[in-house]
Amino acid sequence: MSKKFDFIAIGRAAIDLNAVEYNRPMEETHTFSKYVGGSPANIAIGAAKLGMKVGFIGKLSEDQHGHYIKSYLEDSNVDTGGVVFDKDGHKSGLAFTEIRSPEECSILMYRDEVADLFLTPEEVSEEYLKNTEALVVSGTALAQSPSREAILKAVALAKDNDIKIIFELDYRPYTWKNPEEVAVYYSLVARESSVVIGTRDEFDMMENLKDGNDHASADYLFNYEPELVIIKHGVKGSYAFEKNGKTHRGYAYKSDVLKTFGAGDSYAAAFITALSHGKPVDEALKYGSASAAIVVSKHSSSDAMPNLEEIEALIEKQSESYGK
Ligand SMILES: Nc1ncnc2c1ncn2[C@@H]1O[C@H](COP(=O)(O)OP(=O)(O)O)[C@@H](O)[C@H]1O
Ligand SMILES: O=C(O)C[C@@H](O)[C@H](O)C(=O)COP(=O)(O)O
Repeated sequence: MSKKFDFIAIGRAAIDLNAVEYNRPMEETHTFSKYVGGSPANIAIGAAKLGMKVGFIGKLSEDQHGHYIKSYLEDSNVDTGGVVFDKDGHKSGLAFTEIRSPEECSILMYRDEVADLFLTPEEVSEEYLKNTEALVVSGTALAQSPSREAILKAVALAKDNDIKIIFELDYRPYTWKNPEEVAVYYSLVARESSVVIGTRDEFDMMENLKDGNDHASADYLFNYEPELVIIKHGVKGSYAFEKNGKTHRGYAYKSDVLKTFGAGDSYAAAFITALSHGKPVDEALKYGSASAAIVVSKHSSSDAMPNLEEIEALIEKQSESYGK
């Protein structure tokens, strides 16, 4: 019998405040639009829009922002059975985005003492996790205790219950103390995961080196649990390495780019969905890339997530020029 959820995502759900005025620095931006944000929340919302059955585990502020995030997740068909509210006054994170040009974007994070990093191990329920085929772990949730321990508990429960772990490295510098800690905790979880997804820079953080090699990173992880390693290179595309030795290249689709953020989350949402629908890895890379190409042309990361028809139409439309 199939389980209630295709995957449960664990980590932060927060607020994005995206610059309404483009092509200017933050100092000259006066208006921002509010969206739900946070990489694992974006991935959950994107996959739910593609028809996946998705749940969420995370901690929100007990205030208007937290209530807004919870209802937006619910309206997006993401189950919030694993969501709790912070009783100690910690606030949900804010991410202000700056769009200087389509290529030059940055994010200013307000994440001091942020509610999502106060998720405790007691708040991760085995009963809830047992309902899922897979667990999507966001690396940022390993940055601080008690969230770190909550994630390690979820990972251990996933192992006990035969739940596949998909690790999205999702490195955000703001909340980490030093690179050594990143390398320790990223390696620990990556070794236990079936699928590891990240940018080249994020794999370098995990390996605590500079300018690492994709093949070497994948081969190292294949000594442990991983069966599939995805390494992303921005507009240059991405590579998928399978434990059986196969390598696939994913290419970016042409897009009328508005901003760069949101690419990774939309890519992960569609890639995971395609794999879960039984598509071969090279096809799944197309779904991920097409989804990202759509989201970078739009204003938000969560609200802008495409549906299956939009993704498939783009793949079809650019089939001749793909990879050229
Ligand atoms: N400017 C762009 N135009 C079209 N697709 C893009 C663009 N930037 C990224 N992508 C797609 O999104 C994927 C993930 O982007 P990347 O920047 O590597 O990840 P992240 O957003 O996590 O840093 C890429 O592999 C590519 O397919
Ligand atoms: O992850 C966050 O906390 C911020 C996101 O909500 C924001 O939309 C973003 O940066 C997404 O970018 P991506 O990780 O490159 O997809």
